[in-house]
Amino acid sequence: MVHLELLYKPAGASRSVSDGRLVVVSNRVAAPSASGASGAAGSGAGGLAVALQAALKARGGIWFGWSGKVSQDSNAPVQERTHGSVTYALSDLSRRDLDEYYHGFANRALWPICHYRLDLAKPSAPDSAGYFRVNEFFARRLARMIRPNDVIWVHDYHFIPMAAFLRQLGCANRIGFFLHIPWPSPDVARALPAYDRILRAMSAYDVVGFQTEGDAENFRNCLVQAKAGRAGGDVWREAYGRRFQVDAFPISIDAEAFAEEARVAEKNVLVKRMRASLEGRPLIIGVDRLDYSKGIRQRIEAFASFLEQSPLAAKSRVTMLQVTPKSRSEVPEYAKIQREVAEQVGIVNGKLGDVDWTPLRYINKVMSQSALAGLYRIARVGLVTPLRDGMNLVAKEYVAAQTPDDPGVLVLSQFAGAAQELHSALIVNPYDIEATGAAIARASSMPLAERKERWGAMMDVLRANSIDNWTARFLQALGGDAELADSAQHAPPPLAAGDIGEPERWRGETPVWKSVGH
Ligand SMILES: O=P(O)(O)OC[C@H]1O[C@H](O[C@H]2O[C@H](CO)[C@@H](O)[C@H](O)[C@H]2O)[C@H](O)[C@@H](O)[C@@H]1O
Ligand SMILES: O=c1ccn([C@@H]2O[C@H](COP(=O)(O)OP(=O)(O)O)[C@@H](O)[C@H]2O)c(=O)[nH]1
Repeated sequence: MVHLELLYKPAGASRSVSDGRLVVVSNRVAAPSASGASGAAGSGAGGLAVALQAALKARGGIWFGWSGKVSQDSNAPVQERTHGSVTYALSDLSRRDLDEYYHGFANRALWPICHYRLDLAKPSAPDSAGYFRVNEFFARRLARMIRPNDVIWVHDYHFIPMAAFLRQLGCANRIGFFLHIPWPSPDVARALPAYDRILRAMSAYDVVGFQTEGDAENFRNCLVQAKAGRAGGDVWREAYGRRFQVDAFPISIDAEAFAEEARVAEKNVLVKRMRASLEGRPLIIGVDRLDYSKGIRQRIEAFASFLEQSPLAAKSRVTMLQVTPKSRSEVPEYAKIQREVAEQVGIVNGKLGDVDWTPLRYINKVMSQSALAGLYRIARVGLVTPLRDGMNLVAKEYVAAQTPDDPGVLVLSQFAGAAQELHSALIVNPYDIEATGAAIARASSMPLAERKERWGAMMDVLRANSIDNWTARFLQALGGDAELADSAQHAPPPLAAGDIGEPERWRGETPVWKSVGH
């Protein structure tokens, strides 16, 4: 295999890695529709999409990933669409690939284990094989598109082995990885199928980013326990023959823009309808994908406990709105939680409701960010009580959407990444139903001065770490000029055959780079 660096060593020592294009890789891609309208392939476009679009536009680049579609022909060419300086490059997946890679390994092994739900993990050999196969498939397609100075930023658990496969193809570019979900402690992480391959694969990046310092430290400890890594400073690690950075980069939102969205949304028709239907009753809001990690069942129990325990609740006929779009419905554990929550909502409303009062309004529709912003703003309490969550942007959005003169109160799980930053929320243990119910009661009757103080402190945090900061910090770590001088040293020889599995096919293969003639 020809080492890329030999072919593409920057001509001048002063040439910056940051001159290159940005290549973003993620399973979901917020690609504009053919007509040019902004959107996302199969998911709601939130602040993350906006931030990545902005970074891509600023330096030009590619957003690469799954099209959101299943196709009979898994060899259909990459669908490329260019808007200004950004090219969206999407690939369909076959039904089998999608089932093994996304529904299977990603969402029945990686997701539950990283969210500490070993009881829900369903590892399977075909799913593991499918996961690595699909990563290899995407890597080979991506390799044809990248140029030597490009900086590659891979997102999330779907694509952990991407850099390792790219390295095997001779790619010496700077490649960063950001994990949006938690990384568990070594005792739990060891339950991951293909654990050793996963650790090796993560070591093929130049920067490995996590949501919180706790996640980053867990990962560093995994390397130590696997006798794979040694510290080379606070954030530097050496493992499997490579030197790379392991750090926390807490994701955020554009709080000012979201606050403006919420102000404007007071006129949103849906928000007006909601407000009118409340007839002056206080509103509590929860917004989550229908996922067992979000603690929706425990939250509903806590709300019921609040209604039963608090004289204020019964008197004021508080209403809780739970906005819960269905998610990953083809995965059996998700189908189960969907049935369970629907049943639970019926039981609570049947028991506690009245002819003119439905305590819990439960909606499976996807709502626009604008409507959500308006709904957050009119809610006295925001309930964000996941059992485990990488960050939870809803917590941050709820805070940003509040009216400064009369803000609502955030009740936040200690197990959300956001709790590491939003200390002025009412922090709860979501497993403790009564305590969470009591926190809802406290939030509902909190005096204005305390609400303002808590809200102000949280807004300061959000202003200090905006989504643009997050993008800039990660990209600086990945390709900042300060790193440039020794970037060649960071570009290691490709991992040895066997490190990532099924290496035979790579041996002696003409590097894809040569054939595209950059
Ligand atoms: O793509 P889906 O399978 O439909 O799932 C939606 C996304 O869920 C996860 O979100 C995570 O990222 C958020 C932003 O960093 C974070 O706040 C949250 O805690 C995480 O759960 C998943 O990680 C994404 O890849 C999915 O697209
Ligand atoms: O009907 C909905 C429900 C949620 N969201 C958005 O989806 C994101 C959820 O992100 P979060 O980090 O809270 O959790 P995730 O679903 O990524 O695990 C937030 O930006 C929400 O505003 C949305 O646009 N419409």
